[in-house]
Amino acid sequence: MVDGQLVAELVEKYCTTRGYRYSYGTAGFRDDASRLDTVMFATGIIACLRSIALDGRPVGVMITASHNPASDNGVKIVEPDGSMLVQSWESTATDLANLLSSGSAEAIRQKIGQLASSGSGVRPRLVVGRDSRVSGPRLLQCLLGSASSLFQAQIRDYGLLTTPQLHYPTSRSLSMDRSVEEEDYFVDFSSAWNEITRLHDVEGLPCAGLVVDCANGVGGLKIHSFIPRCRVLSGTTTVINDNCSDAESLNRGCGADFVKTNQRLPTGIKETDGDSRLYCSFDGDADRVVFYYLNEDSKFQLLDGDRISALLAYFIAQLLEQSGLRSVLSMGVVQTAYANGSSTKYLQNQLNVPVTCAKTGVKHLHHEAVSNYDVGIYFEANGHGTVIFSDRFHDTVGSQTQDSLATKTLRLLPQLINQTVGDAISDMLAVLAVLSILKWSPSRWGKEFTDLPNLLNKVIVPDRSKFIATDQERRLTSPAGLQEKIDEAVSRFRSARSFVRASGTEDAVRVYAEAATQEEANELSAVVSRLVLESC
Ligand SMILES: CC(=O)N[C@H]1[C@@H](OP(=O)(O)O)O[C@H](CO)[C@@H](O)[C@@H]1O
Ligand SMILES: [Mg+2]
Repeated sequence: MVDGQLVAELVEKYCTTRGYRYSYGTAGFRDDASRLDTVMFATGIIACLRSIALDGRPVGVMITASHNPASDNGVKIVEPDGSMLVQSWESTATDLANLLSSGSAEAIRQKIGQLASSGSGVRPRLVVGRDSRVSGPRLLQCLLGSASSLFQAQIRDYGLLTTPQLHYPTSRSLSMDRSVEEEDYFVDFSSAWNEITRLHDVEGLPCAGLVVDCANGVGGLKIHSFIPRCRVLSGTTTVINDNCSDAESLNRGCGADFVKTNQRLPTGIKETDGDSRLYCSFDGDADRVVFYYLNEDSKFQLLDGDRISALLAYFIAQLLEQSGLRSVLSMGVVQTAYANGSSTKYLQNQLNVPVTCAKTGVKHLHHEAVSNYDVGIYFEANGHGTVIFSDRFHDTVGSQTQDSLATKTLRLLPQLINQTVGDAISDMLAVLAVLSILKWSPSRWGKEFTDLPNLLNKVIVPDRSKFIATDQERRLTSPAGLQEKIDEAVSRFRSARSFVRASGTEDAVRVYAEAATQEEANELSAVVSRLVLESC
């Protein structure tokens, strides 16, 4: 029985944002931090109910707004196996947040009573972490306001963590006979790195050094604890933009999103630095990474998520071939519509690897990868992704009698590459290991294919919910007639493709255009953006 008086008091205290509409979107709830207290209170309830529905297994809650500005924040719920909250619960989360926002005390009391009664007897368990945003501690209190006071949940607060670090204890808590510590994460991934590089006698990187841009986010804090444990890297790595105590500098002029969107170097690196180092940028919560280098003319060259997919597919296909398993185990790549057309062609035509297109948001890519392949490689173009190895992969590779270098390497890869979620640190290690083993310089990696020139534009419209997409978000069904006009525009450009979809994380419509030349891509983007505005 839920105490109506207590509910009323808690709602009064914690749900101060009223009359605002929330939506559990591509990456959970995300908004200006000042508007999130109600959502955090709702999330405490939903996370507890999810844990109760799963017999008290630990559910993760990560407080972050990733690459968004420092004044934003957000929250996402993680399943006990480390994957994202099951989609069927997203609408429950949205409905509850909006009910709390409505402020109607009796309806709230009834709803919470109804939801809470379903789990009588089971004590929920939560695993909580947050990025470096200043609003994090305050929002955590709103979460605890419902999780502790209403559900007496057992809560392990890990404090500052990267998003993938939060997924780690969430998914390991049950399989360990002791509590999972942050140290376990560091030990696991650094050991895998040390083992695979020793196996291949790697004594140096195939470039003059590594520079890691941490977006002034929580990754900056963690990388300093991590790199000293890694052979080869400890002497060759420079960390920049690692000041996560300067709240305002988070993602400002730096980080994976800035580098990918603006196609330029972050603050702290100058083109005149021109050298043969490899650079990479994490985003604010260190779950995505993009790489880049300066070519012989000191010009910026991006190696994004499509390139990471291509590199890993090339390498793993080679290992499967060498182990005689290429026809035994299935391997495929999952991309979104934002993948550069050249990368799709390269994978299909050069590497003979099947490619599937999924809707934007890693939860969709993850699902496709797990459902379709023994080795499912997925990356969004912006650098968010990982490689998932199936049980069949583990059984088959584990039972190989001949213990070749390729087979040993295949066994180590699932330890090096985070198996629950995209992870900037783990993905960085995977890329560095592959480049080192292949002895590929950054420019050699970049030569595998040439990107089609492209442009990603944002258009602000009065109501983005009018833009309804189908076919993995490559075509619009609404507003009526707009898709036909886009098709007509695309047909006027060479090697062109363009699509429009409403963003799930920002109040905007995104327009993607690619074509044979940058001028044509820019022009196509302008034409389609105009069509979008005209349709409103
Ligand atoms: C084009 C693009 O980069 N979209 C991003 C962005 O989603 P939107 O729904 O497009 O706003 O944020 C998501 C969450 O971080 C990320 O998964 C996705 O790739
Ligand atoms: Mg992120």
